[in-house]
Amino acid sequence: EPSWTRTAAAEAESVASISCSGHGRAFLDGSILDGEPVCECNPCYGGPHCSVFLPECVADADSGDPMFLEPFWVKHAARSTIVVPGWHRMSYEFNDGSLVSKELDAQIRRLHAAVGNAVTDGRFIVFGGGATQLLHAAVHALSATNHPLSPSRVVASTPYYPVYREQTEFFNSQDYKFEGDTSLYNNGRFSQGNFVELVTSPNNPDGKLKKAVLQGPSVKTIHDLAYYWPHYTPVPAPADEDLMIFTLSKLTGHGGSRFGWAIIKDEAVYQRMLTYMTLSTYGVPRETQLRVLKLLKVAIEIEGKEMFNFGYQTMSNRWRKLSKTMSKSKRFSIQELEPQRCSFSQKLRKPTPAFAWLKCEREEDKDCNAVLNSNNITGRDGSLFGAESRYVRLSLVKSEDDFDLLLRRMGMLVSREND
Ligand SMILES: C=C(NCc1c(COP(=O)(O)O)cnc(C)c1O)C(=O)O
Repeated sequence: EPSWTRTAAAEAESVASISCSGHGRAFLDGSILDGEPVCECNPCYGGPHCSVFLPECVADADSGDPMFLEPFWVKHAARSTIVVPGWHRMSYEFNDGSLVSKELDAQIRRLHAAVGNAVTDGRFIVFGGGATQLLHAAVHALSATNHPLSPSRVVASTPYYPVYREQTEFFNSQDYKFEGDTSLYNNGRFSQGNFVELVTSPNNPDGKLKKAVLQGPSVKTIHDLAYYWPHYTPVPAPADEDLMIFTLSKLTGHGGSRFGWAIIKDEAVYQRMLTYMTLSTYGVPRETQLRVLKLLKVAIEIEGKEMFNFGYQTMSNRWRKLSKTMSKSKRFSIQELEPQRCSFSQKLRKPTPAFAWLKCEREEDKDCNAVLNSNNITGRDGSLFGAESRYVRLSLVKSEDDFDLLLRRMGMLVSREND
């Protein structure tokens, strides 16, 4: 019988059949040339089919754009593809008047139970447009009840994810102010006033598992657990904090889907975050929630939880290769992280973090990114993280092409150290 999805399926298969030489991809919404969507090439590849390597191209290790998981989704195309009818959930609300899919809420709880990386029983869950939106929703929610003369002092331990400072300063509210590094406050001095401490574990940029530094009745914490997955770290135990934020970006690699979730203990904080979501975007798009449900089913229902094995194997291989290259260097060093018992894999595992936190050891190399730029590499300057420019963050989560080029260029730089 006539099937109304046949055209959609044919369009998806047709664009997927455009090869781009394995160094790019064509998309249904890509620009059209000669009636076909064009190949969008990985950095440093060009030509109509991405078959031409551009030798002088910069190895860009700046962004934590998690493309390393794309091959997994290409392999599982049949299980991870959805068809979105033109009439799919047009209403502003679900039948119960809410803005969240109850099925997706349940699937997220099943995900954390399967991985064992977070407690969700008795907790509330809010969806957001990425962890980025939820971070601000959380700072707002934890500061909304402050006395006007006692704004929240938002702090994080150096080195910290730059968006914490940039976002808090951008929204510029009388309820909170970004006050920098926790070390300024954790020995009792200036410890009066309300504090909101942002704790990132594993940390961006250095991959360390971290705990809150400040204690006390006027301290509230936001645990940003974007990287608390087996791809990047051993999972010693389920996180059990007052407010935990996760993102699809670092779990499945879908940074472009703009989906994150917060797990919240306190109902009043949950209600304030819900109000934030209602008044800022009126929830997360329904198409996104449908797609995320599909992706999270694949994440834990494929035998052996293959996505996590793919993620860990990829990051572990990249760390093995990078560590081998850097072990020959006296000019550069990268962070050393201790193995820990992982409750997910039931093994002792070394961390395989999303980023290398590279240090230029020579006294004169105060601008480490400039040293890398001299060999056509660029990372993210350490000063953006509240650290010195002697440090550079190198992204290890981009495509295989990106990582291969970064490794090759770092190898050349290290081999020339004694020239
Ligand atoms: C993409 C990068 N960071 C994403 C990120 C985010 C943002 O995740 P989104 O859900 O993609 O908005 C939140 N928290 C931490 C600690 C992060 O590292 C980056 O650092 O390059």
